[in-house]
Amino acid sequence: MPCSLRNKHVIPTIDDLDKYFGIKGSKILLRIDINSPIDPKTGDILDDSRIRAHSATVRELVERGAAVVVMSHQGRPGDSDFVSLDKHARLLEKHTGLQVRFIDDVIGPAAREAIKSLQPGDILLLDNTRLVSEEIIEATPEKHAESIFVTRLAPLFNYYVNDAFATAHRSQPSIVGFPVKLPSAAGRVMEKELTALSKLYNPEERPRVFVLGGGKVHDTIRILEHLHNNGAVDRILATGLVAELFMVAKGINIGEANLRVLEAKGLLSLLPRARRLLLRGLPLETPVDFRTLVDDHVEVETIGNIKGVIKDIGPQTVKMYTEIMKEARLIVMRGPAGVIEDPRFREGSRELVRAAVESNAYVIVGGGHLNSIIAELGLAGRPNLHVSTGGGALLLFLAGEDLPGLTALAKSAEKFFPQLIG
Ligand SMILES: Nc1ncnc2c1ncn2[C@@H]1O[C@H](COP(=O)(O)OP(=O)(O)O)[C@@H](O)[C@H]1O
Ligand SMILES: O=C(OP(=O)(O)O)[C@H](O)COP(=O)(O)O
Repeated sequence: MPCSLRNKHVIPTIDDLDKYFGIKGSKILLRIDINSPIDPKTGDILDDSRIRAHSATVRELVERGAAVVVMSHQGRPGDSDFVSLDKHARLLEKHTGLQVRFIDDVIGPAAREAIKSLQPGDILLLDNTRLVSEEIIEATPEKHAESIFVTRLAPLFNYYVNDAFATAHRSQPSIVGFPVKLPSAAGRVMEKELTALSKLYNPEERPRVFVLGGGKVHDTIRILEHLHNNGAVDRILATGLVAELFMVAKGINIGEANLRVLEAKGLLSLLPRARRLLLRGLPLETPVDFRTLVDDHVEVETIGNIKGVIKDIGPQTVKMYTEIMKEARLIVMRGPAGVIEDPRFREGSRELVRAAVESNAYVIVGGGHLNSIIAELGLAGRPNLHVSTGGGALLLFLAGEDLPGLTALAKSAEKFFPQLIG
């Protein structure tokens, strides 16, 4: 059965691809999202839940007789988590239980020769897609279909499968370019996300509380604009760098050191947009206390008197946010409350996740970093919890926005799967 996109569009699944085209003996280009938290000191992968999730799709395609070429991005150029995928390959091997060959190339001659030589049952992982500069450009599917990335790789494949729900909000070549050229389908992770979200997201369930933290503040501001414009949220509990920016927008003194952090990350330029949202009545709460680092000592500091560098929310904030979550019918969480790579600053995120799951609400948790907290607390499988592989993509989907990756698959279906389109 194909998946349905907001009851409007049809997206073929792996079953449809097999039924109408035949997978056995084919060569499939599989886009996954194994962008994972990376330890900035050692370069080690801190959480492999996305790798685990996509392993089932890889294995299934191989079991159906395909040769599978897997691609993913990792981090963004210039950031410490922009690394090669060699360590990911070993974990993909571990979780699929199959041999995975890795090549430190994406579209060059070495990658293309390796792809050409593949036999059914082979798995090849290409290197970080963002090593190709075109991959960080946002453009239309038609434009990306003519990119060097797509024109070099597409002729080597029979089909394209997109399993990267977490990157479906990016209009980048590896996401939207290939469906123009090849019969395309959603992978199992993508299918599961769409099925779960369409079932779970009942527009009547209110109040809806969004707990938003982490470091992707540009994305979060954009998401908040959509959520607010579409009336999709009743209350927002801000944490992480998102909270710091909104505190400045509200005129709260967060201390010199933290202003410098926001400035160094180029986030102060977002202040006008944050202020505009607040003036338009965005129902956003900010923390009242923090765990901070003062001369390498962890302190709990209350607002109005912050001297250290903010690293996590404090206990009073956890209490206040827990009370608000008790009223919610749906809680959506994305982005950690603090610098969780440091074990001293995981407590705020752990407490908030625990409080959400113990409330009466249905809870949707997204984003790589909170996934690691769910795993650590052993909460996966709770009946009131959907753990999404997506962060920004999840929130934009819940805000009612069209995601380019999904639209591209639906459009591709119109072209290549006339049998499925009523
Ligand atoms: N107060 C803070 N100061 C600096 N960085 C923070 C703070 N709170 C959270 N972060 C950082 O945010 C990053 C995760 O954010 P993000 O990528 O948006 O989340 P996700 O991957 O879960 O979607 C982590 O690297 C974490 O260290
Ligand atoms: O981790 C991701 O996004 P998320 O942090 O919003 O979940 C995706 O891999 C997308 O990465 P990007 O935001 O660098 O395009």
